[in-house]
Amino acid sequence: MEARCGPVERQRLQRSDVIHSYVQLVGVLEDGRIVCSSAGQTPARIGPPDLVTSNGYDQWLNLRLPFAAEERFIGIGNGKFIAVVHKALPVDTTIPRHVSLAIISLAGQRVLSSRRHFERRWMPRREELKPGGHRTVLIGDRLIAQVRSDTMDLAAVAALDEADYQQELASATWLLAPIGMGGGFLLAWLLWRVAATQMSLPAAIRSGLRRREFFPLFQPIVRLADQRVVGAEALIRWRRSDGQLVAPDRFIGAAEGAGLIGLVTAEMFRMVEKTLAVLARHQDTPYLSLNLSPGDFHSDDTEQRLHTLLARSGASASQVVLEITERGFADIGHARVVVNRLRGQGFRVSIDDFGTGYSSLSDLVRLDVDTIKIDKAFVDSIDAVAATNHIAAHIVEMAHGMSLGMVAEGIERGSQVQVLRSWGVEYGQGYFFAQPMSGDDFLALVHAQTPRAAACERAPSVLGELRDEA
Ligand SMILES: Nc1nc2c(ncn2[C@@H]2O[C@H](COP(=O)(O)O[C@H]3[C@@H](O)[C@H](n4cnc5c(=O)[nH]c(N)nc54)O[C@@H]3COP(=O)(O)O)[C@@H](O)[C@H]2O)c(=O)[nH]1
Repeated sequence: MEARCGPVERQRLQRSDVIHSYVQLVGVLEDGRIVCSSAGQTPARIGPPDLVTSNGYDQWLNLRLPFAAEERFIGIGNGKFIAVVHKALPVDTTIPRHVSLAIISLAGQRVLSSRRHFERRWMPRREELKPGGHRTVLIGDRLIAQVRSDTMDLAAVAALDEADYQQELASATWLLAPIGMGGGFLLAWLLWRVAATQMSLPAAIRSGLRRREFFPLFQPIVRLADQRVVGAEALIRWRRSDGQLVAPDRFIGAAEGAGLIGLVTAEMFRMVEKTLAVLARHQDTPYLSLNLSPGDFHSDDTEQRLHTLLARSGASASQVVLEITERGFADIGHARVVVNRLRGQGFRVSIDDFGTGYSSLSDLVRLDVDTIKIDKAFVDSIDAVAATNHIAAHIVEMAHGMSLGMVAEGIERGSQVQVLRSWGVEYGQGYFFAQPMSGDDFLALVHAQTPRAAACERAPSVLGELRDEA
């Protein structure tokens, strides 16, 4: 098991996880257990599969993982490895209100994932569709589109309420009449489109970008000594047209995998412009931290986009901190060139989630960055007796030795603030101080702490009330 879960193998698992946009986790299987995974050494007993497909893959239809116990997952394994997908992901898309969707395992005639009311009789049997084939059938009052995968033993099914469809058809008659098409064609096209797009999170991201469904929140970063706000991390959010809020953990990986991250980052830069413009005129010149994915970090477009952001907001480069995770520094030699170029233009560079990847810490600190962000995993442990406590202390010591600035993230308790301050960590971020908030709320917070404003207003309670606890 050591060889299969050693650092090299784990790096391979992480790579598989990162490059496959739908996969939440890739793990090593042994005796009905995931012994290690792209999420780390987190063993999980999963028991025997629910079914085995005709081409020999094991499928678990309702997996629970100990570190996300409230969620359900689908697992697909080949005896040695397992790929885990969130149960809601295959049907996580915007659909008209009268359409139901499901992904079916043809092997066991089982529903893997569904949205809205779904009936077993709407499922195709394997012999009814050839691989890659599709058909539209009428079952009761529903029009059913069925599409079979050409590689996997899976089918996607979309069911449309015919009465609703007739209404849509009536309103579309003027469109159909001139081109002499039958209603069946429109219906087949409608259902085909639903069945095809529901498979694709990248397609939903593209559509979300077009419809401006993304928005930024800002989480204050404070100086630990006096809890003054010195800046904020901009965090992207996605509210889909059906009102569902999708967390970045769910879509940033998919955007990276589908080559869309540049568009997402460009949209984020556009959205933070107004807030940065106000910060640029503020006497304390607070900064904004912007997240860059590895793809952004290595793309020439990013610099151009950053300069556009500065030009439009009137901010100086020193008011922008670029947060890059360790994954972006996989090629340390190239990373050094990019970091130096960005810093040469006045931007500040920070290593995000420091210490959580597989890069050597000493390699990372030798990159000429301005700050490191101490990951929440380490901050969680510093006021407890835990093995990672020593790692946190070691990271801080190393950063001091290299004269690097430090921001501790994920601070949730006053006791953590005390330890961090005693270690000489200057800045922090976390729910203890403030949750991510709208641009207007963040600007109000910054405004309220300037001496002139503070004289006539009380500082907002979000920080003020908590100050005494630390
Ligand atoms: N490439 C881009 N990545 C982005 C962008 N916006 C966000 N992200 C990355 O997504 C990951 C998840 O982010 P989010 O859900 O926004 O979570 C952030 C904070 O809300 C959360 N946080 C902060 N304080 C606390 C706390 O006290 N407790 C707690 N449980 N969670 C807390 O941590 C996330 C910030 O993490 P980090 O970036 O590592 O500082 C995350 O990896 C984002 O980076 C984007 O525009 N582009």
